[in-house]
Amino acid sequence: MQPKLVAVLGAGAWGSTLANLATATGHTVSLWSRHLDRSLAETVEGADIIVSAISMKGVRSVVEQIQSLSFAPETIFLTATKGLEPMTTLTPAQIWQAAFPHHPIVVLCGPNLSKEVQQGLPAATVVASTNITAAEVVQTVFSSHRFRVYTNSDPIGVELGGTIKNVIAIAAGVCDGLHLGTNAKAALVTRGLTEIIRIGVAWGAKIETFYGLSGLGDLLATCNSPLSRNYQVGYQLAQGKTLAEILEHLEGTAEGVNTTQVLIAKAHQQHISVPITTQVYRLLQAEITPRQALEELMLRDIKPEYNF
Ligand SMILES: NC(=O)C1=CN([C@@H]2O[C@H](COP(=O)(O)OP(=O)(O)OC[C@H]3O[C@@H](n4cnc5c(N)ncnc54)[C@H](OP(=O)(O)O)[C@@H]3O)[C@@H](O)[C@H]2O)C=CC1
Ligand SMILES: O=C(CO)COP(=O)(O)O
Repeated sequence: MQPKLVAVLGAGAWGSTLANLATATGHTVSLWSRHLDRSLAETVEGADIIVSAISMKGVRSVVEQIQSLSFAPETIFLTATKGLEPMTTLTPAQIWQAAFPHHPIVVLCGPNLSKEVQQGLPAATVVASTNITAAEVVQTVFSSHRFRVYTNSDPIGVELGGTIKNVIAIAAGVCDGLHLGTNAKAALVTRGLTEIIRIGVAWGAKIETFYGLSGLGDLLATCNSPLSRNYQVGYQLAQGKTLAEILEHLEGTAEGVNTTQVLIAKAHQQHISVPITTQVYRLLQAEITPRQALEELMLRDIKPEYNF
């Protein structure tokens, strides 16, 4: 493949890492953040792939800033944000697709703790799109001996897997912070996956996507690593800190905090049962203590294992 021109928007932990990955495979990369000198228009000019690694709170404003620019029809938009927009409950890919309806939109999600990827440790991810040719271009650009990229044709499933797992990662942090043991953690993560599947399928995703890298894979990574900011939020809540104290010192973005709120609103509207998310929500609102959240989960009505 000819070297591609890749514009990466967002120079945070993940944007910088993705920029390094594409540079390492021989592509020309321009990185943008609102603190750098280069303008957004200059950064994206002539780009073959525009990568968004902006945290959820900034996606809409960045989309609006570049919507007035013109791009070659084959320009690919790649979104790596894991979040949901509060007002609309849209996913980042849905926001990009609505703004650029004639361009291929590709989603990148997987078990990718940026610090490990930055260190050159091996990792795998998924790039998903309804335009499989575009997904294959992205796959080629980012694949290397240390970063294995799979394609997938279920972008909503891949995006929701990476997004909703952040809520379960908060719960997993609480579980470890309370020293509840390995059995409890296994139960939480497994029931968390059931909850992700229940929501994801209701929102149009394919069930099997959640057993892949962006569902189960990302759950395993973030529910077991202190490198995960979402896990850190839960862990520190269990130690008695307030959410405000935790966020003040947290390095980077914990998207699960906002995602929990959006999920609760939408799940209630659609009558989807989300017991773990409900307890995470009440904990984040400081309505209950971590121990009370645990009690609530353990004392729910008994039921069959599979009730998607
Ligand atoms: N870190 C990781 O391990 C991974 C993260 N992700 C996802 O990637 C996304 C970014 O995460 P991460 O890089 O870690 O987060 P960071 O907090 O490190 O970076 C966030 C980036 O978004 C930018 N941003 C936020 N608001 C705006 C705005 N209004 N306008 C322009 N830019 C804005 C920030 O710019 P500024 O610096 O100017 O504030 C920064 O570049 C999240 O959705 C996360 O879930 C996905 C996989 C792995
Ligand atoms: O999504 C991630 C790894 O795949 C990063 O997790 P955190 O946002 O919780 O740090």
